[in-house]
Amino acid sequence: MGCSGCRVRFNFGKVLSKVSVFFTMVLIFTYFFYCLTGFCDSAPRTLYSQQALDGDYDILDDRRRILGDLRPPARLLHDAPSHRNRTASADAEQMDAPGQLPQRVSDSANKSAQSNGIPVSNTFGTKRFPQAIIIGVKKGGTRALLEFLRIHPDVRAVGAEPHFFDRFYDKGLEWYRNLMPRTLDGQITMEKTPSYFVTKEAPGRVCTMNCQTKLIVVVRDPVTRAVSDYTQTLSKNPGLPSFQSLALKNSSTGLIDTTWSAVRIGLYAKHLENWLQHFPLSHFLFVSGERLVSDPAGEMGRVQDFLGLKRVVSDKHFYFNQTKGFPCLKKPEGSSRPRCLGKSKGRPHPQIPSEVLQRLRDFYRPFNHRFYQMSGQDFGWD
Ligand SMILES: Nc1ncnc2c1ncn2[C@@H]1O[C@H](COP(=O)(O)OS(=O)(=O)O)[C@@H](OP(=O)(O)O)[C@H]1O
Repeated sequence: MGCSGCRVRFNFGKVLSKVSVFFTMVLIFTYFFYCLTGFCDSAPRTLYSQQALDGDYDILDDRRRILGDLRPPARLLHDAPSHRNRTASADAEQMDAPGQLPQRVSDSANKSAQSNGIPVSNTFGTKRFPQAIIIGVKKGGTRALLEFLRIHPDVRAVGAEPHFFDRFYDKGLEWYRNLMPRTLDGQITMEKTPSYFVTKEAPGRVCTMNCQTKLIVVVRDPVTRAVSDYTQTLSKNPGLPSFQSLALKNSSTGLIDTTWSAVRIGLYAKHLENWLQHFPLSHFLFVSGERLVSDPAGEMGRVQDFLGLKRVVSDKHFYFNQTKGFPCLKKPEGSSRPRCLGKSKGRPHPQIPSEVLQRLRDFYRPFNHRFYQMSGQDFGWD
């Protein structure tokens, strides 16, 4: 009796140790499974620099970037049209419904990351240097262009402006490459930082990275661009002096103050000259900021051709939103509402005296004509 009790206790001890070994194995296996599917490194990383992410993005930018990384490479999702997934997530990250606050990005990004029930990781693909960069111009329509391009399944882009070739060059190329989303073979990595176009050192630096980089410049009538630029500064600093007092050196002579950045940025010919020291004209595509508004699909056709992409983004993706006064993205499948750019894009401009605008128009005319000659395109601003 006593002996059989010993045996039972002994057997119980053996079973117990087997069970604990089994559970330990299950735990180890689960851990490795999670790591293999990428969850181990999908936890939010330390912000590399909040400063790096300014421009037309707010503090959510870095989260957007991280969540952007969580997006599945389009081709890995089974035969559902890949652009559908991308549209939904890109919209959710970048665009606001008209008149509404930016929507919470995390929900939609998570939703997109789990689309089709496939656990999605950020470990697919490779972080590559961008093969194409939207280098300018500030207030030209660069955000709209990037967001329209992100619908394309073969384009992956950093949401925020990295400002690597102007402000953060000393962080090194590896730092820059690390900001990029992962891409699969055949996908294009892109970024946009409009200040590159007017940065003296930027062309040489981009060429050091890769002299084959394709360069996209969204240009807009420099007079309207200057007013748009001023409107942005005014929105942040309501005490700003009037447009005319900044644009004119002296109101009686009507001389234009070219030291004011809102004026200087519009000297496209001058900035392009600097870029042409390092890149041939064939590496550039000049997108009309005006046509991007009046005919977004047409302009997107040119952009996709230039990038060697299939023409996926077409007129079926756009509708004109009367309230916003701009083209917006149609309701993507799987999403409940259409998307327009946020409130800081397409805002009303203050009234500027017509003689000041005329003075600026006269000032820009020769520079515009020179730019038309250099680019081989007449943008019709005069
Ligand atoms: N679809 C659509 N929706 C809203 N806004 C649009 C669109 N397409 C072009 N634009 C024009 O883009 C202007 C802002 O340009 P950027 O995005 O280059 O500005 S920034 O340099 O990144 O701050 C912005 O300038 P403002 O009108 O002065 O706000 C718009 O005119």
